[in-house]
Amino acid sequence: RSSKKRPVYNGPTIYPIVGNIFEFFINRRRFLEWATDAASRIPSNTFRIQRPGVSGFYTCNPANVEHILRTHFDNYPKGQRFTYLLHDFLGRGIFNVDGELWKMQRKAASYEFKTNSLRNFVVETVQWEIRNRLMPLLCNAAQIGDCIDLQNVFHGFAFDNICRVAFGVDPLHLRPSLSLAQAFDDATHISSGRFFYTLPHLWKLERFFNVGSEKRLREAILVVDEFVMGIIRSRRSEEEEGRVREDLLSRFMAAVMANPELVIAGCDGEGTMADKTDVFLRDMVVSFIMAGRDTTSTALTWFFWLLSSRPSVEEAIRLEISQVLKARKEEEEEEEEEIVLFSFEELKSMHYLQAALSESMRLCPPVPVDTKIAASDDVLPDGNVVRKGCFVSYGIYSMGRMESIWGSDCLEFKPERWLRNGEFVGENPYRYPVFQAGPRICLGKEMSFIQMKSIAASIIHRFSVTVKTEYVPKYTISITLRMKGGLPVVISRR
Ligand code: HEM
Repeated sequence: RSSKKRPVYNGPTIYPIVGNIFEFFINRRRFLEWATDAASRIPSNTFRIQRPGVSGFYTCNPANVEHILRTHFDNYPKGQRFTYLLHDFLGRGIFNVDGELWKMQRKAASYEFKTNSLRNFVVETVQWEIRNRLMPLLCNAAQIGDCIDLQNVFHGFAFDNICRVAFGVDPLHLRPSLSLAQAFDDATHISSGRFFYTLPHLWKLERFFNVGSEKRLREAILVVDEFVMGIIRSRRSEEEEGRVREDLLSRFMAAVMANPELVIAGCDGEGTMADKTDVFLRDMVVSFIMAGRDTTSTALTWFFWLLSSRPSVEEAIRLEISQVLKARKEEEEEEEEEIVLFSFEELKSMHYLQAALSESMRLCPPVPVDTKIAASDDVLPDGNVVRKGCFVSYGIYSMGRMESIWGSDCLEFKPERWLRNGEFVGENPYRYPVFQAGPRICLGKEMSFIQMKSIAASIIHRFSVTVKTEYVPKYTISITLRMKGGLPVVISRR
């Protein structure tokens, strides 16, 4: 048949009333592959998704992404549907609000995130965690020789680390530590699972009757609230005694004291101003824990899996680390330490490692899809007409695999594509929106690279990580791209 007669593919077929619900349902467990395949077959890299009550676009087109994230930012908030689904858990924290309330929190948090004192505090916290938790755990695993789940290790590390950064406390030293980590896990996954119901409102019935996953969600939120509110209360008494801390909670407390209008806008329930302040602080801090917890651990898990099939990349990272250590020795004549920790400047100089991590997140981004809602009718740069209330999702995972963006070798893991004369060169964030882009770009990008580079460099320098050769990981559909069943590895000392 002549190619002229072949029908043009415009994405999954949309039927009256049901839309493409059947295709969506059949592919719900492999949503990312399905969406990537559909988008890559359309010249605009954008297709329509329609289910009863929900309609919108899935796009992998950088011009569309820039349109919604920057040039028409005000027309594409997260929207009520998103914020409503996560409200029970995140309240009105920065991650879950739009408009003025978001702007105020963003301003206060951005200021704190730019300070050198916070950066130093983060570096110290990560170093403490590596020395006292990660290295002993991995040394022990290497001695015993058993298989361990590396995702679980990173997950625990990230949770402890973000709790120390957020509250200055070590959750392992607190009695309810295990149930707290589990509660955060349940609250995150059950809340985000609300997005993936084939019948979008079914979860409300479960919530109404307090059964199934919604019952577990309620219990999990109670555990989180009890923990966070307890810390806020004890922090108040500390402050009265004049003790000053460096963590996020103290910084946010100071910001809220200086700007009471933040609380007035952020908490409209009953209660005294002090109660409202506590609830608002709880929401702010929980948003940060949620944003900073799963993301870095997920990124590191996929990174080590990709690395396991690329000995040449691992060797290049080792070479870079040994150069950094050599420069250190020349300067300070330091003796070889059992546990090697890296300063901020040293981490900054590791261009190849930065490239390898960025490349790994291109193929396996910690946040695979992000969604905005159109506040009014609009036309996307590729000509698609968006009606008020429709969603526009941009596929971060799919964009990393688009030939139109990365060329014919888009499926290959090649850190070199990020290097020019040995120096790391970042990509346009609308072609690589792994940390989002525009006014709402991730606030923890620098913090996450400090954490990921420190951990990766410390492990690669000291250990060999072996993944079973035949292991083909799958992902779970959630806000983050978690590896289903974890990453089983054997650790050995080098
Ligand atoms: C590899 C690690 C990370 C990745 C890939 C990442 C990615 C993202 C993405 C895609 C968003 C946008 C989400 C949305 O609006 O729906 C975001 C927002 C955010 N991230 Fe990260 N993140 C990472 C680590 C962190 C860390 C360590 C923190 C700090 C604790 C953090 C704090 C935030 C905050 C506060 C926001 C909300 C910003 C706003 O709405 O103005 N992130 N991040």
